[in-house]
Amino acid sequence: MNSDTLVKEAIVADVKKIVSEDQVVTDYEALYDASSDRYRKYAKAKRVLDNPIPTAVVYPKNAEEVKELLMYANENGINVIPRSGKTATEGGLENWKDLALVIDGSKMNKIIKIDPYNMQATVEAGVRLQDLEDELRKIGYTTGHSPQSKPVAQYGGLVSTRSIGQFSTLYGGIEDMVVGLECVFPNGHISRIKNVSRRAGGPDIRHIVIGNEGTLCYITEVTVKIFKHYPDNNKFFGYLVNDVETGIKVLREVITNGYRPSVARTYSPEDARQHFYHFYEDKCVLIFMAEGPEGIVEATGKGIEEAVEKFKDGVYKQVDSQLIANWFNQLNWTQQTIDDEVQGMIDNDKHDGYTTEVSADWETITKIYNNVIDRIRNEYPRAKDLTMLGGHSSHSYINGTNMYFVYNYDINCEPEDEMRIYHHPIQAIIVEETLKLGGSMCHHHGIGKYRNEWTKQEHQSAYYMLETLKEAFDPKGIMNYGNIYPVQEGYKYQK
Ligand SMILES: Cc1cc2nc3c(=O)[nH]c(=O)nc-3n(C[C@H](O)[C@H](O)[C@H](O)COP(=O)(O)OP(=O)(O)OC[C@H]3O[C@@H](n4cnc5c(N)ncnc54)[C@H](O)[C@@H]3O)c2cc1C
Repeated sequence: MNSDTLVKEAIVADVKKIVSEDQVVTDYEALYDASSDRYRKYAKAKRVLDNPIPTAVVYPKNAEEVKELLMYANENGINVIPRSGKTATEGGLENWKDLALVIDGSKMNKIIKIDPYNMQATVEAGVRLQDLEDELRKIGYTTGHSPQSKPVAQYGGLVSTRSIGQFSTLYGGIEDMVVGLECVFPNGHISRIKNVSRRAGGPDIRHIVIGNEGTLCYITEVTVKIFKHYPDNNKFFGYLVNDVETGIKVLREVITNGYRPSVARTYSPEDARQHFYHFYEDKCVLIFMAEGPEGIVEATGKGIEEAVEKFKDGVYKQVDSQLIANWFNQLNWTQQTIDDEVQGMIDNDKHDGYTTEVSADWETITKIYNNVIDRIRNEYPRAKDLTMLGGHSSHSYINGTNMYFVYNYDINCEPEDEMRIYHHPIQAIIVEETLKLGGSMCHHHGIGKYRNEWTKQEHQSAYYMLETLKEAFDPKGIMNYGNIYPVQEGYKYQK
């Protein structure tokens, strides 16, 4: 038995003294699964991952156990990867250290309190979003949060990645929903941020935790706002438009006039083909959903129609709203969908697909879109292998919107080379063009481990603040090594 194995066995024995034996998993399949996330899904499915597997996956049952585990890891310099629903897309769960504990919060899954009078709900961080949503729907309320991963993602991950849902134009992103929370730092300190409607008690410390991607602290409890739900009033609108620019102009008109449809999206024709092949007619697709009390829905609908009328020269035609309603009903991914995709890759696929989501102001977003598409088509050496290249804007704000680039390709190389030959160069073009024009390289998936090479460019002089947070809260650097913050050791996996 070599010394590495002895060290790992000693760690597992120690951890079993902190929690009970049945809370510690060390079988090879579980560790292989825990060594990465959906970022390198093809290499993972083909079993050619080259990064270390973690030492153990641990399932704490409460904040006290999380505290003991973090203190142990901190004292012994062991990497900690916080884990929730495992839907991370940017390498946030990938392990780059020989000694690592994956701390999985999914056994902390109690809905602690639903408080309709004060319009908030408190959950342990391992509660699945779908489970809280189902409970709220029974009493006429909603979380307002609906990422496509809703059936699987849990609150720890949702908060930690600054996730956003399909109805964000009305309800906001997770950062607009979190009222208070509890989190544990590597030195064992437990902080509780209290639940108040607003305060001016110094900087908003929730934002140190929201989006930390497991690099500063472990989230154990979350309180979120809840909303009254009026599903019977929902109205859908769909149009075919001539180009992305017109679609974005209509979105801008609706939002800047003060309307808040819950859904406001424009798809490029290539992306529209994936979603609306039965009616898109080679055009861009523009969709809206209005929800809320009847009067608001009616006014929002009128606002949408007025905006469409203003840009009618670029609008090809309106489509049956039922087509849009039907599409929404099958949009979310379940665990089964995720598993089926992986199985497809194991069985036969030599094909993969990715997304890179960026944001910018209204003026810039179309320029970014055009520059990116142009560069990928003309500069990328494997452009002939692309089976799809396009994008959509799906989250809009008073001062701008996002662009969700989508690209699929045939894999004509060994599985271990896929990311270097295909995904990385395409993602690099998207990030470069976005940063060059002043946008943000990551609208909602987080930085993870595969966009950290651009973190300093993303934040520029404000990187000082990000770096100082890491030094203050995680001085020994045990929290999710390689996430957000660039590290030399990561380069071999990235390029
Ligand atoms: C099919 C699919 C659709 C998606 N759609 C969307 C979408 O519409 N909108 C969107 O925003 N995202 C989307 N995502 C991305 C992903 O679902 C989100 O990032 C989600 O918030 C991750 O939650 P999770 O519970 O799965 O977290 P995990 O994947 O387990 O972890 C994500 C990150 O959070 C950290 N983390 C996890 N738990 C904790 C904790 N308790 N404390 C501290 N850090 C923690 C992890 O270390 C990791 O870096 C999608 C992903 C998939 C696979």
